Amino acid sequence: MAQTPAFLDVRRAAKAFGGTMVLDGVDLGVAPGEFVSLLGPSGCGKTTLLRIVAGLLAADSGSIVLDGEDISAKPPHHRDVGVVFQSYALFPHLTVAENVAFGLEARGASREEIRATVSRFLDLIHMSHLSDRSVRALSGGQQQRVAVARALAVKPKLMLLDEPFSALDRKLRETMQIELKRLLREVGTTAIFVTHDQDEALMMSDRIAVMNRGRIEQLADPDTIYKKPATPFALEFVGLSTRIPGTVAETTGEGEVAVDTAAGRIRAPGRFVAGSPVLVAVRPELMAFGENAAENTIRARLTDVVFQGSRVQAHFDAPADMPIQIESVAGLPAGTTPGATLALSWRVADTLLYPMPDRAS
Ligand SMILES: Nc1ncnc2c1ncn2[C@@H]1O[C@H](COP(=O)(O)OP(=O)(O)OP(=O)(O)O)[C@@H](O)[C@H]1O
Repeated sequence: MAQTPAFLDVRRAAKAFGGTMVLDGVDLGVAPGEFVSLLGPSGCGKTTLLRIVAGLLAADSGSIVLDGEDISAKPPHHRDVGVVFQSYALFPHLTVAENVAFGLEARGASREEIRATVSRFLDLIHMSHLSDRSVRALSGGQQQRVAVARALAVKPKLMLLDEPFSALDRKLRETMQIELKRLLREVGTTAIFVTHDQDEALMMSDRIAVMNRGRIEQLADPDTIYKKPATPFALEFVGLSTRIPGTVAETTGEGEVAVDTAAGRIRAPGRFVAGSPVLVAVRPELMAFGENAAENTIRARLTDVVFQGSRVQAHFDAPADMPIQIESVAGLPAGTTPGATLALSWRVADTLLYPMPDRAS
């Protein structure tokens, strides 16, 4: 199958620290102008991969090609890559404008070019009125805006951002996420963004690489990551789900099997031989109250209805220790109180099915 060559092409990147494998031969292709997030739990190797691409860490093996050029052996300052970390790392003795101008001056840009570029970027980050202020006198959000502008001002081919907003409070963080996305689009920069926050990854990314133990388990657009997680790990790490262990009983149709579980028989799309241990899963918002004989129905005991502002969750206790959380209680029969046993149904087509993972998930 013919494939467009990637703008950034990481091939078989591997790294071990003291004999412990941290990156296990990772492949990652990023298209020009694309925003790709590396999403995964602490210690899965996100920062290590980013540092290898930046040239701040040498891989044990593998190669990195950027815009057709193998940069694997180049030092960081010759890679044409901008980096923004969680800690702002601005020059504290310089003003906002001087910080943004720094990289341009180091590259010997003309005075006019520096003036025009700094002015454009301060405008883009809505900080023109603060250009002469010392960066020490800025808030955390403002400092991070300056850090992003400083990195972008030299027009890097690639921007690498490592949890740039994790020190900011939730509201500011959300504003910054939207601003960064807009800024990168306006400048047309390709970016890799490290986060352990699934919401951040879902809202910002063109594609998300879900990482686990030094590997990319799934690389796909946010919709696919959420609706069709490729592995039980990706399922569990992104979004809520009810997961029910079972054993395949029989094939019930073309590409469909019936699974025996502690909650009864559940049908799911998939191809498994009878007797296979599997994990059945469903997203909470795809479940509805009431029976549906043509689809999947289970019964569970309502334990709690939890108000969460914009949404309400219904919690269930089901057989065999299967916590069920339903995002919306629309359709909950009036007067239902915790303790009641209710029928819950969802479409066979919405059922996710995986081979039972080795480790209990
Ligand atoms: N210089 C180092 N020496 C030894 N071990 C290291 C070094 N750098 C990272 N590690 C280990 O490698 C593993 C992966 O680290 P890495 O920073 O890439 O994870 P991460 O996914 O970015 O996690 P976090 O979200 O916590 O930053 C961790 O177990 C970490 O302790």
